[in-house]
Amino acid sequence: TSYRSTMEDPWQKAYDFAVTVARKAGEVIRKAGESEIKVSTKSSTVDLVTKTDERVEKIIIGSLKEEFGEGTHCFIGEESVAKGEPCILTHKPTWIIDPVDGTTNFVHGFPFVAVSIAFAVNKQLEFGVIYSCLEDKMYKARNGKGAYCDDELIQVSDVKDINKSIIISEHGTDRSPEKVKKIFSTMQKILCIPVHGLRGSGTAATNMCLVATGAVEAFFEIGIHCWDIAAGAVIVKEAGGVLLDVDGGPFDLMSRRMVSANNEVIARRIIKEIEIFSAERDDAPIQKK
Ligand SMILES: O=P([O-])([O-])O[C@@H]1[C@H](O)[C@H](O)[C@@H](O)[C@H](O)[C@H]1O
Ligand SMILES: [Mg+2]
Repeated sequence: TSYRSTMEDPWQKAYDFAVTVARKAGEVIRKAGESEIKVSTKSSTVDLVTKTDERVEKIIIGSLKEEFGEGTHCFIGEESVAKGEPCILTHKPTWIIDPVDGTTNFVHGFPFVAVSIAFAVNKQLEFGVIYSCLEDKMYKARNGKGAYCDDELIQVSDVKDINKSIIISEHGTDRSPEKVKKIFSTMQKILCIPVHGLRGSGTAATNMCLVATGAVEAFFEIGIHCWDIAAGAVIVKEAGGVLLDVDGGPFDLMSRRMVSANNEVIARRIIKEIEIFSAERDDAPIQKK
C-alpha cells in the first residue's frame, strides 16, 4: 500500500515535490530574464539581488509550506536570511534553498543560473535538487540512491593525476584586497602544478554538478553559504565524489568553505595549495545592534 511505501521511504514524496517546485521556479527565472532586471545590493556592492530572487524564494517556500505544513518543517532560504531570519540547522526536517544561484550571471545574461533545493533531517542531508534553468538540466540525488541529470545516472571522473585535471574556483563577493590576494595566490599555485585548466561557471550549485558529471575534477571555495552547496553536496557524494573542509578535515555545511572533488587524491592535492582566510560561519550568533 502507499502507506507502507511511505513508511519505508519517508522522504520520497518530499524529493519528488522538490523536483517539481525547482522546475516551476526555474520557469519563473527564465521568463523574468526576458524583461528588464532591477538590481539591488546586499553585503557588498558586488553582492547582487533582484526582485526575482525574492519572488522565487517566496514561491518555493510558499509551495513547500502548503504541502508539508508550516510548524513541522523549517526553512533556510538565502533571501529570508538576508532579511534577518535565522540560519541555524536543527534536527528538524529543514529545507535549504537558494532561489537563484548565480544572481550576477542572471543579471548579465551569462547562461548559468540554478535553483538549489536541499533537505536535511537530523542535520543530515537527505536529498538535493539543482535545476540549471537556462540549460534546462535537472540534477538530483537522494542519500544512498545515486545522482542523476535528467534521469540519467551521473558519475564523477576517474582522474587521479592532478596534472590531468580541470579545477573550478570562484572569487565570491568579498573583495577585500587581502582575501582577493589569497584567492589569486591559490589559483596561481594550482594553475602552475600544472593542471589542464581553471574554470568557474559563476554558480556554486552548477559547479558542483560539473564535478558530479565528471566535466571537472574539483570545485572549492571559501565564502560560499550553506544554500549554495547543500544540494550540490548530496549530488557530488552520490555521484561518487568526496567533500572535505579546506583544511582537510570533515566537510561542515555551515562553515562557509568546502572542497568537492571526484576523489580524495585530487581533493587533498588541492587542499595542499589552498590559502585559507576567515569567513564568519553561517550559524554564527547574530550580533546585537
Ligand atoms: O549569490 P548567489 O548568486 O546566490 O551565489 C553565489 C554563487 O554561487 C557564486 O558562484 C559564488 O562564488 C558565491 O560565493 C555565491 O554567493
Ligand atoms: Mg547562491
